[in-house]
Amino acid sequence: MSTPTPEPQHQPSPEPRGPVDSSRIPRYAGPATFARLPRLDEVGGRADVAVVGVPFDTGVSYRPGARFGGNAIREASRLLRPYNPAQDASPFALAQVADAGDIAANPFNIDEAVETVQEAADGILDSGARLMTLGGDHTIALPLLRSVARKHGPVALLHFDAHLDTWDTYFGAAYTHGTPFRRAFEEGLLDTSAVSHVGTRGPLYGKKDLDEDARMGFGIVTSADVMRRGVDEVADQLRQRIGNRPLYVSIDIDVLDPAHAPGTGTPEAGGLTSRELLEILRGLAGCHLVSADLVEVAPPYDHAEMTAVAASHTAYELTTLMSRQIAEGRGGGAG
Ligand SMILES: N=C(N)NCCCC(=O)O
Ligand SMILES: [Zn+2]
Ligand SMILES: [Zn+2]
Repeated sequence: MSTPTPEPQHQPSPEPRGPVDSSRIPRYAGPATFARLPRLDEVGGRADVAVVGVPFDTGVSYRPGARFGGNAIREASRLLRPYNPAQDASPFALAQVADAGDIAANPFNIDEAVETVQEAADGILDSGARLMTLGGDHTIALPLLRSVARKHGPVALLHFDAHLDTWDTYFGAAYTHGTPFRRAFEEGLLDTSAVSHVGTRGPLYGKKDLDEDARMGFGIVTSADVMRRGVDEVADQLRQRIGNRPLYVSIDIDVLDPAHAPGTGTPEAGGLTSRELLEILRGLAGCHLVSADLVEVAPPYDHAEMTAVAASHTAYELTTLMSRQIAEGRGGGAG
């Protein structure tokens, strides 16, 4: 009888495959993936963070075009570099981040598209990866939250947006870009002890919008609050409220002032600067960020890639937060 060969106890974890080296291959060459990272299939289908596009904008109430957002962010992200000094981390060395391509959602049937997005997100989360989704309009936050809550239970939510997106219906439709967080609340996907909007501003349909939103448990840090109180105080307060709950971050690029992000479908004056948004995100270090989306980038209204550049840096900060946390969980250093 032969002795079976013992299974190796500790598979050495392969070094993450990072971006294409822009000192050897010009950064404008070749097809665009997020930050010039490998595609998911190039790393054996396994990643710690999967960046996925959702080219879908059938849920918008005003200007369409966010279906082109993901690819515009990928194009603008060619200029990102591998070391993030603001977080003192090399996100793509700390963990495997890969571009998982696009989810092909039906543009003519919102209900079906919502199911498709959830199924695709379930598959990615079940593989052990966290999601960094590039939208697409804000409708997609609902299936993404369904998927995340299926894995983690009700999640804390930080929602950066000019808008509340807790309205009930538009033209009788329940799934739109103005309604995802009301549906998420109704479905019990949110840990209502830690749900906040940040950057809210602009006209509403009536005061009852705010009353209903408050009844769902949302806190609001308005755009003017950020200006008056400053980013450090705001980030500290948010971090304290979130604690160690699993956190989902949803960023509608229209949280930025149209001067910083004109390429979006429902712009509102008086928004955050890109500097403020990036700094608040950096202040969330240490939170258990399980997944995030970045939506509403509509390139047809953009100029000089301003919006897409702001979005690419926003996604970079979010993936850095995730990578740092993954590395810390494995006992790694700051990188
Ligand atoms: N989620 C975004 N971007 N916009 C929601 C605006 C809904 C409305 O037109 O009232
Ligand atoms: Zn919005
Ligand atoms: Zn929104």
